[in-house]
Amino acid sequence: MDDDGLIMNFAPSSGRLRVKKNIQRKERKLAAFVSAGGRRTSDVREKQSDRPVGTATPATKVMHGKPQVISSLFSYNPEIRKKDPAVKDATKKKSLSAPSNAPVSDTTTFQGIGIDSDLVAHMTDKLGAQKPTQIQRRAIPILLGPSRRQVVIDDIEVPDEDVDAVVQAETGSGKTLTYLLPIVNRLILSSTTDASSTNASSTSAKRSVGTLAIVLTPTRELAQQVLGVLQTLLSLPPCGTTGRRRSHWIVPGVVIGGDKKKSEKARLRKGVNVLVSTPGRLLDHLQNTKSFEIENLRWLVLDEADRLLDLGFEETLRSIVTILDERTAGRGRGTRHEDSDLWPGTRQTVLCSATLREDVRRLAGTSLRNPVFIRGQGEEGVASVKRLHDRSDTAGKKGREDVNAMDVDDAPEAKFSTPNQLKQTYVLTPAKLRLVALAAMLRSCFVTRQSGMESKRKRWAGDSYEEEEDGENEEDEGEEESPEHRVLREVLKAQKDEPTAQNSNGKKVDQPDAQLPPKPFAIGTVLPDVPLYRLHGELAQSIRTQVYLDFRKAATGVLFCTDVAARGLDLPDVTRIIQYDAPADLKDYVHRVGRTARLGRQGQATLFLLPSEMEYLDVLKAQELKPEPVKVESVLMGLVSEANGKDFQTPATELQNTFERYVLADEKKRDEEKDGGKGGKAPKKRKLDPSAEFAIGDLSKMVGPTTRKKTRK
Ligand SMILES: Nc1ncnc2c1ncn2[C@@H]1O[C@H](COP(=O)(O)OP(=O)(O)OP(=O)(O)O)[C@@H](O)[C@H]1O
Repeated sequence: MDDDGLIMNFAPSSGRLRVKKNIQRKERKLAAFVSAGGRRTSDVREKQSDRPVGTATPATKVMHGKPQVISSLFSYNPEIRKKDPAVKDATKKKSLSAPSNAPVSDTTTFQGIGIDSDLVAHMTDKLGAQKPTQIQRRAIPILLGPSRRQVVIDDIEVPDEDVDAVVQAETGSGKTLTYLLPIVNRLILSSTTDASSTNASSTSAKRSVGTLAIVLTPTRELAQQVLGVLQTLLSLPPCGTTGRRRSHWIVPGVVIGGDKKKSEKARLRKGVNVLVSTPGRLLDHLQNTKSFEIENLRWLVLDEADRLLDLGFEETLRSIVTILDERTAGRGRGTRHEDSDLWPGTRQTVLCSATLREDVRRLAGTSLRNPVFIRGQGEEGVASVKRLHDRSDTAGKKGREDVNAMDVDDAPEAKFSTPNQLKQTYVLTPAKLRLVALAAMLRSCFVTRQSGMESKRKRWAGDSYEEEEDGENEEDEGEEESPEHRVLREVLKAQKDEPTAQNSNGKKVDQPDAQLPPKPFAIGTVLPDVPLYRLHGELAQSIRTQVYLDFRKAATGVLFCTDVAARGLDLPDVTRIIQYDAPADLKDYVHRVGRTARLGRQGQATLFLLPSEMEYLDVLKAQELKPEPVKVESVLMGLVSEANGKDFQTPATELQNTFERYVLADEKKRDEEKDGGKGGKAPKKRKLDPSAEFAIGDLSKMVGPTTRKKTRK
């Protein structure tokens, strides 16, 4: 994707109900107006208080027995300017600081923080990673534990023994490599023999040693992505530059819901040494797959750990940790011939997320021992690497309970942090203008570019970003497929072989004919030639994977998505996030906007708010998140063509009418189909759903095929 990539976020209804304790009062209000159904259609939902006294709702006439909506978009609107104190500051442009999630600019190197030279060379070649980011610089030496050699970090206190760790760093700061590199480095070194002598640390381990490391992720897409990075790291050539030889036994793998369970079992039986999984499926295998060997487990990583703690995951997680504790209990270093002194003696647990705060306290009690807290932000490395408690560890369950009791007040408190270089804005818009405002914003993202007003684009080039004129360095046609892509395609193939799959709720769904790879579609004249994609939990898994892959690879496009795409997904060239609904949980805000401005790149994020949602800004402000206002009128100018001059009302009204006509026509068509023209039972009236799906449905239906799965009858 180049810089024309956008992601739209639509809050799933369940997400609206989660309210953070520390901002309870304000978020309760927020949840109240959100759940009050105060959105989104142009007519009935507008709050009475938003209208000037004495005015009526916009017209909904009944003609020929059918409702006919006549939009009056620009009358009866709340007086936004009076309501929004920030609008008067709109002209003051905030200057953005230097990127906060980019690789470091000092002399630190990956080798300098303890990564093997062959692995560094390989990583630079395959991933373009030359210098570590701040979180990698701080965390990798600690996670390498006693296996590290020649670490040159003078401002961080590195414990001598292996410790559990909580890793918190901004979105797009390279947390995946932060936790994967130490594991891979230790596994690779343990299977490396020097040319001249036998490496004392090398192990006779082979694939059948079973699972040594488990990485848990909340979504299947993220699991697949992590697997891709893992595959890339492990594709290190067997002979190093210094004549060292490596035995190739380390097998990575993935088990996720929606994938073929039988083949997963077979793979686990043969041995998956580094396993990436979603919680439900992992628990299923732990309980039901007898040949799943985890006795030698050394690493447990919880990626997006705070999400894994959310309702629905927490119990599963506790059960997983209990089973792992039971099945690895009593194992001591050296009890099995596969052991290596380069691996942790007992299981090391690592928690990662951009938004770890209070949540870590609960989880630390159940799954961490004597953890260190490592932050990617902040000036002082040492201060950011904080021991949650300094008592020496007592292994085993008892020790963990003690930790729970004594740690809770020691975890560093920090505000949510987003990348410095991310430009955040909000648009305060009446409900009835939202859809046209969205269309206008999307249009201005693409159409102005096509007309040459924005001809620059950005591309990752080693450890710096070079601005390139359009035309130079075009996406290579027929470019060699990346290892990540290859892995994901394999996963996808396995999914397609499966006759039935599960949706995100674990329910079986059909893999119907509509499950063919979805074709992107375009919004006729509003967004000419712009491919649109959609990603949400109601799609069958094969579609989800395909959409993810296609959007990653597409040169341009818009992804309409729910929070299923909010966490962890690395879509490196996405330049704008539009949140059509405000998330009730601020963590989600941070993760959603974090799909852009990754690894030092620029990015923009815009939040749509109703006039009645103004207090959301206070909630953001409390976290020092201060998006700048953008007037809805300037957004609507995106619909204006030269012929219209400055009149945005005419094209906006025309577009809204087109949307509404479509909805009415569609309803009529559906009624006829259901009725079958035989005077059967009166069809159910379809509500004009004001939610995101309504919006997507409108836009997509106007222009082409949709990608929604058929629901099982
Ligand atoms: N040191 C580095 N140099 C260059 N690229 C890097 C480096 N570290 C990571 N990357 C790349 O940066 C991108 C973002 O990394 P990653 O997805 O791990 O971020 P993250 O911190 O986990 O983000 P999120 O919180 O959104 O999950 C990836 O494409 C990754 O390959």
